[in-house]
Order: sequence, then C-alpha cells, then structure tokens
Amino acid sequence: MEVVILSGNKPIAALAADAIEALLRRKPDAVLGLATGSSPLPVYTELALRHERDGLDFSRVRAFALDEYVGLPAGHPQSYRAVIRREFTERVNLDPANVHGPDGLAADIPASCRAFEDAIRAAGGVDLQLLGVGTDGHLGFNEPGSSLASRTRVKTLIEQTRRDNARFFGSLSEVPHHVVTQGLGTILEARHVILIATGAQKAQVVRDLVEGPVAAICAASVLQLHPHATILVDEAAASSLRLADYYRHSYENKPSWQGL
Ligand SMILES: N[C@@H]1[C@@H](O)[C@H](O)[C@@H](COP(=O)(O)O)O[C@@H]1O
Repeated sequence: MEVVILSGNKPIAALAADAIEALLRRKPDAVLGLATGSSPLPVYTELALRHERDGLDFSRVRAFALDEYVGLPAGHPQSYRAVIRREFTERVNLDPANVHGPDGLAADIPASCRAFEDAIRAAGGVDLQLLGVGTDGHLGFNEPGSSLASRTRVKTLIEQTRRDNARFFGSLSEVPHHVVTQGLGTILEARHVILIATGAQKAQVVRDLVEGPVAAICAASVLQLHPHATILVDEAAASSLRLADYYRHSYENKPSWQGL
C-alpha cells in the first residue's frame, strides 16, 4: 500500500489522471473501474480537460461502475448510471455501449449480478479501479461487516451512509435502503486501485483503513491485502496517520521511473 499525502484536490486529481493517462497510452483499450461520490469528481474533470486539450482518447476504453441504488427509476438523476454518464463518460469520447454497471432495476438481481461479474471477467478484468471511501469505511457500498471475499450482490445501507448521501437527494426518505455493489473480492481483483480521500471527516477512516487491522468492521482495510493499492489523501484526511512522516519521506524519495 502506498500512501501519498498531497496539498489538496488539484494535485490529487492530477496524479490520479497521470496514472490513467499512462495506462491509456500503454493500453488504449484499458478497462477502467469508475466510482461515484464527490472524491473522484476532480479526477473526471481533469480527464475531461486532457481529452479536450490533449486529445486523450477514450474511444476504446471499457468501463465498469462499482455500485448502484436498487429501485431508482431509470433516468433518475441520482442513479449512479446517470451520475457516471453526467460527470465523466459523456465529457470524454467513451462509447456508452462500453460502460457497464450493476443493475438496480433487474427483475432477477442475483442473476444480473452474476452476469455483471462475467462481463468484467470477459473484458479481461479491471486495469485501474478508482475508489472513494465512506465515513464508515465502505468501499463501493460494502458496508461494515461485508465479507472480505464478497462478490457483486445486494446490500442494505447503514443509516449513516443514507444520511451522508441524503445531500444528493431532496430528503433522507428518498435515499434507497438497498443497493447493488461489487464485492470486496471483486474489487481486490482490479490490477491497480487508487483510493481518494479528502477532508477532516475522512481522517479516522483513513487511519483505520491504512493502519488499523484488516477487519470487516472497516471494509476498506481489505485494501491492505491488495498488491498494488495507492491511497491519495490531502493533509486533513492524513492528519490522524501515525506514519505520515514515513509516507512523505518514501514518496519524496521515490525513484522517478517508478510511477504510481
Ligand atoms: N457508493 C459511494 C462510494 O463509492 C463512495 O466512496 C462514498 C464516499 O463518497 P464521497 O467521496 O462523496 O465522500 O459515497 C458513496 O456511498
């Protein structure tokens, strides 16, 4: 696990976009794992800028979303399918036919979850997965107590997550109780994961996920088992880390050829 502490959203977005750009230059038909929430938004804006300005090409990219609410009507502005389209894929030349997500409206949700996992496998697996983290440690929507080996399935949201996400809806009562999410086992199979966390409200969860025990009570701690996990944090989110100075020292002295 590599922890990189930066001064704010802009340098975090630039570094994550550098990793994605390097991947696309090496592998134009790469498979990206996309996340919602506010943390990845500056990365999407930076990629849209590079597409406009430098011609960064997404025409052959395949993309898989992490999660989706169950039961939101098709086209609901807060469905993650709509958010991913609005915030990212329609701002670059990513073919909508190449963007997949768990289906929160399927008549047979377990069957559609299996089909989604099959589609990721058929695409050759995710090359680079962007992640945020919930204040309760959820990855995707894998709430505390999720099996560390879980696959795409239905989960019930914890009240804290519904309250955190109510800001995107008219009121708390409009936030669905159920979701479909890639499992922690699914996420662990991505070849590189980049998790972004900013702000003081993420300081405790960042400490738990980076320096706490690997435990289902903090689902994101499972990333300690990942062979290539990058954690990008700002100073506020890093403020409870015990080894912050060591992470800074390691990053400052990293050989330039190494990349993220
Ligand atoms: N399902 C998403 C997560 O994938 C995301 O990581 C989390 C944190 O969001 P934010 O980045 O806005 O703090 O929000 C939602 O619950």
